[in-house]
Amino acid sequence: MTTTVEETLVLIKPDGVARNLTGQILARVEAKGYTIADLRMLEPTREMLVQHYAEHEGKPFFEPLVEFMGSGLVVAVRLQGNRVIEGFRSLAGATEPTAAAPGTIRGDLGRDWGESVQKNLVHGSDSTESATRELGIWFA
Ligand SMILES: Nc1ncnc2c1ncn2[C@@H]1O[C@H](COP(=O)(O)OP(=O)(O)OP(=O)(O)O)[C@@H](O)[C@H]1O
Repeated sequence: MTTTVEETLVLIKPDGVARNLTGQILARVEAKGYTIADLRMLEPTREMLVQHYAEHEGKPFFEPLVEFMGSGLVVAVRLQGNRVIEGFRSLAGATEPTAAAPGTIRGDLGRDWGESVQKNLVHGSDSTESATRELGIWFA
């Protein structure tokens, strides 16, 4: 199998940072063998979040999602590795923490809070195009 070194954007969302899970999440990513090429902690602006979630604009969960993501600190990571885009999404698990398999970040550490699936700890880009676009927003 050929090696395909890629970059992806990983976000530790405000619920992950607030619950002091940053270290645990980064440890899982590093243990898998991926490289943290860059990392920053910030409170994203609304403008950044609207760009980041542009594909969801108009959906009922868009405004609450932007509000939640702007409600606290986020850790943004430029992650590198062989097939890291697919690999990180596999480590993260399904969007809904209850449905996410045990062994995944969301499955082991995520909770359902009754309100929505916004608080699912992490984000990972879903394609090379998304990764390039999203890294441009968070590491401008
Ligand atoms: N029905 C929903 N209600 C509330 N929030 C939602 C809903 N669907 C998605 N979201 C939120 O929007 C984010 C982006 O949705 P998407 O469908 O792209 O999920 P994902 O690909 O699993 O997650 P991500 O893109 O964050 O890695 C989800 O991670 C979640 O926080």
